[in-house]
Amino acid sequence: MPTNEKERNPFKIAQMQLKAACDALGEDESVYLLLSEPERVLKVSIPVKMDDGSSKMFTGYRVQHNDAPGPCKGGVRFHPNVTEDEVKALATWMTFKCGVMNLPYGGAKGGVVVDPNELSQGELERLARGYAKAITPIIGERRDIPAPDVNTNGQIMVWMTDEYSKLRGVGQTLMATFTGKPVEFGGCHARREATGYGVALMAKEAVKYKGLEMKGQRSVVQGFGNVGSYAALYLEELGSKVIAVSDVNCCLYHPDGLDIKALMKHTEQNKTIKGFAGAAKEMDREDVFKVECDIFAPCALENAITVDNADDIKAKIICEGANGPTTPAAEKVLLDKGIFIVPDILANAGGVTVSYFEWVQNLHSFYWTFDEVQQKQEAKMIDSFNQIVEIMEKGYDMRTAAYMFSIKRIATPMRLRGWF
Ligand SMILES: NC(=O)C1=CN([C@@H]2O[C@H](COP(=O)(O)OP(=O)(O)OC[C@H]3O[C@@H](n4cnc5c(N)ncnc54)[C@H](OP(=O)(O)O)[C@@H]3O)[C@@H](O)[C@H]2O)C=CC1
Ligand SMILES: O=C(O)CCC(=O)C(=O)O
Repeated sequence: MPTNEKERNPFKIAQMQLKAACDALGEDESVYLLLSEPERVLKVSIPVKMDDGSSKMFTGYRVQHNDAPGPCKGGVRFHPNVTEDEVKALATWMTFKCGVMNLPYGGAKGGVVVDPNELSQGELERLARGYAKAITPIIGERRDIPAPDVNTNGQIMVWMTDEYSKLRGVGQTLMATFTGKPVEFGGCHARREATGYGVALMAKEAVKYKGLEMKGQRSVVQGFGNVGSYAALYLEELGSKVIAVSDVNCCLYHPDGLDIKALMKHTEQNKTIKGFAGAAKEMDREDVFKVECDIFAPCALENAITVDNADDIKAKIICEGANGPTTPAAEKVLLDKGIFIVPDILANAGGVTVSYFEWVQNLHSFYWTFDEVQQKQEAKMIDSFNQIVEIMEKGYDMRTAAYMFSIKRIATPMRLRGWF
């Protein structure tokens, strides 16, 4: 099947996924109409003073997709390939992700077109503060709560909180406006681990659903950033062998399983998995799709699995840590091969779920332990998994089932508010 541009535009893909679920539900046409476009798209220009004395202008976005269930929620991405359509797609997926987890939020997402590797620490801080300032008019603990995503982290959330508090706090620190902060600064235990932990948990539930056990399963993880590294760590902890992982530079393979803790240490020091002494083979990064395995977890970016490589994947289960890693045409190939796909809006929902816990704790200034957080995350994710599987068993693929489950939670407040 040929690939085409439409299939790879993430926003068009998000609209297609929504349409399929609305049709399956027989929903009022207004529901699709209201959910197929974001409520608000803010485009900003951010001036940054560079270390050499020159000035540069960066483009950023904050997209608020829907706020019917509650304030908007979603991360901020710093990446050179950020586009308006990408941020619109990511914001749309956030609405349905929050619905899947029954969180009192709608969806949002932000992005800045930048390669942060090209900035000094000072330039990065000024960019983060400039972005926070630019989106200040539309965010807030009861309006829209940003968080980390690709190439952003706890430190960046602290700078943004500090900047926002200066502009809006009048002498107070407004802790609940950004989540994903370090534990030492209003953050929540287990948030850093949360998305990857959730990916591993969902893989384990899928394994169980297939009547198998985690022990002995062979996992492969594409991407070794926040999500991929913790997904690999917990896949290992839950009993599987992680036989391959990749990043932008290469793919590492070991048939007996890689030592993920050691690999995380290596990556912290070297900023890449390349050169890790504990691998049996270092291969091209695209080889990650060809490694025979039981669980494949794409944890990098959108459109990783396309019709060009879908046939190479020989896994029983795909658990989507990244947002939008599978194109619709590739998904058809995978489903035809009988692969069980845990969709992104469920598989990677651990991050926003623990962000919600952080927000709740910030609003009450009362903090939970690491174990308390993980137990609450696990209970919520397993509950959603089971409810979505029930819908799937009525004859739908799991992604459509997850959307069907979620749409009801968003359509009801829209209906009650009289939006249609
Ligand atoms: N952070 C979070 O809490 C959440 C993130 N997500 C999604 O998970 C995905 C990853 O996010 P996150 O881990 O935070 O981002 P990070 O920036 O921490 O990590 C991204 C990783 O992907 C790697 N990568 C990029 N392109 C490729 C490629 N072509 N092949 C292999 N590896 C690649 C990067 O490699 P390198 O470092 O070498 O550049 C890096 O290891 C994104 O889709 C994000 O939207 C979803 C839910 C929550
Ligand atoms: O933690 C959050 O609020 C959002 C995380 C996120 O951006 C995502 O789930 O894609």
